[in-house]
Amino acid sequence: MSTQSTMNGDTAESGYPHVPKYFFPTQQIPKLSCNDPLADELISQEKPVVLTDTKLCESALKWDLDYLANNMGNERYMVFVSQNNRFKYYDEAKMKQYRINFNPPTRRVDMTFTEFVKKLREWKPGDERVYLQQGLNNTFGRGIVLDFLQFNWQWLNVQQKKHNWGPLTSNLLLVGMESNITPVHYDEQQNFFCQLIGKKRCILFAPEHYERLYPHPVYHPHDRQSQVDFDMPDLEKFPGLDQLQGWETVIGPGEVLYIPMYWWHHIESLPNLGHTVSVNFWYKGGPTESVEYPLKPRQKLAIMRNVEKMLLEALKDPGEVGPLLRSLVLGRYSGEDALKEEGNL
Ligand SMILES: O=C(O)CCC(=O)C(=O)O
Ligand SMILES: [Fe+2]
Repeated sequence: MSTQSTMNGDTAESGYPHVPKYFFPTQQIPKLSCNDPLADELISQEKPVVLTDTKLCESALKWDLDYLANNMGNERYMVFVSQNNRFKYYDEAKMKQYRINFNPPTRRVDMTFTEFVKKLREWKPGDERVYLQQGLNNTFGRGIVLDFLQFNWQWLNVQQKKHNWGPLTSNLLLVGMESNITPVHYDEQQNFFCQLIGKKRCILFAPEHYERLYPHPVYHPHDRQSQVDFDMPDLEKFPGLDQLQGWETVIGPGEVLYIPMYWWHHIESLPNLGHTVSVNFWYKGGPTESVEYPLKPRQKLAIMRNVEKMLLEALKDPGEVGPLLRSLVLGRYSGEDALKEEGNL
């Protein structure tokens, strides 16, 4: 699965063999000690940074497949099954809520960890791929719970206070096969993304790139996911892709990537390096800061989401949202000179 660099050319080299090349340029995300004042500054400014020495999940660096199989317990966990190496998230509730034509790109199959490991170990080209994505909870075995209690909560609590974040909402455990890809999307939470086993390449885009990544409408099961396929970018349909610029890094065991709220991210387990295990820490954003103008791109993004949601609530039918927005804008706000003519700009 290789892709050509089709635009702009200078895609940053990841330095790893067989890693797909995409069509946009990237810069490296800085890797810093958590004691470096610059790291704090970046987090305060909601910019991504890789922290190399937080010791956040030291007790979980031993969470390989055998350890997890022996310690997770016998519950069934959420596993996504895909015909290819892409695992594009979809919201099951939105799928039921609006009866729109939607073919889920993956299937969710709940299985025991032992069943999952068997599928992963016996996988051969042509087979369906699997990706376990399960929130940590108290049904997990005692060994896992004890490791969890030893996470560096002190450091986390200091961060949460310092950056004025809301509460921790969940920890997602991700166990994936090499080459699995989570396509580009954004989340509405702050994320300390902690790598435990194997390596992941993470490509991020600032919220300023909202329009250039063409998110699905908010009512759609793929809400918060980009419509753009990085392997086959359609420049005619999505002309803004031309201006896309990203940040990237490869993280390994013990490293923590801060993924700021509303930052787009694409995450791939590196090819040929075995399976990966990660755990994230999702925090609610802080209370709305005093509003200063001009608004930040991520504040505008939140406004756009709200307008879309309100329209849908009022109209009830997702099919009516687009036409209403078009008649609101076309010939009124669509011409570049619409406001200039009135002498307002
Ligand atoms: O690691 C992955 O595949 C996806 C993780 C992710 O999107 C997240 O933690 O928000
Ligand atoms: Fe995410």
